[in-house]
Amino acid sequence: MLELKGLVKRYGSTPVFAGVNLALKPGEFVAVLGESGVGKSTLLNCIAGLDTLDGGSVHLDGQDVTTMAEPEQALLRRRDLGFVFQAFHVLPHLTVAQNVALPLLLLNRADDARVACALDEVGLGGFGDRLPQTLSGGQLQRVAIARALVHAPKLLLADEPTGNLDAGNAGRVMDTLVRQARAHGTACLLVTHSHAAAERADRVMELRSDGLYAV
Ligand SMILES: Nc1ncnc2c1ncn2[C@@H]1O[C@H](COP(=O)(O)OP(=O)(O)OP(=O)(O)O)[C@@H](O)[C@H]1O
Repeated sequence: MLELKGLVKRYGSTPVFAGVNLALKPGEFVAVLGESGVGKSTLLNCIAGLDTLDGGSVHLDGQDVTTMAEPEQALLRRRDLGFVFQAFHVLPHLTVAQNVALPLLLLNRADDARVACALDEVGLGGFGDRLPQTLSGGQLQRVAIARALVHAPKLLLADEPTGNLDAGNAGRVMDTLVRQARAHGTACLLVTHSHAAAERADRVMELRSDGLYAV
């Protein structure tokens, strides 16, 4: 469902990576490890179309995202992708439920019952009316997971989702992520420094400047 072929990325004349190939099946969970600065976050951003590539192609469900016009790319991002970041990016002035509802609103598919269900699924039933500032880091990341999956995307891109959490919360967040991705049949590409988190994946890859390698 996701196919990366010969991806190349440079910033100006500085090469980041080249020769990145990967095929991800529906529902498959792949972890990407790699040294700091090798381009893991850049790779996720390029797959999402949030950053530009200097070569290669990204196919999502057979469609070439790299040659798509920006409006179609934006629609595909809203409909088929979910994101979880290290820094949560939960909007502080919205309630927990309003945060989780955002992807559905952007697709004109508002559904309060679905939002309540998504919060139940990540163990935050009853937290919908709370403001983010009243939640712990682990709870905020579970809000971000509910928001990333509420619209049942085909692909979840997770960038260091446990990077700001202690070991206990990191374990709980990974449990939630793996369980929810599996329940929704969502493929997941997880960038992490944590070997404990990577062990939860079906496959572990290492990003190097000349490609992605099985670990
Ligand atoms: N907008 C930018 N302009 C120029 N260089 C950039 C830009 N964004 C990232 N870089 C550089 O590209 C390289 C890859 O950065 P990236 O953040 O993707 O690495 P990473 O593997 O995710 O690192 P970390 O594990 O430390 O988060 C780094 O050398 C970084 O300095």
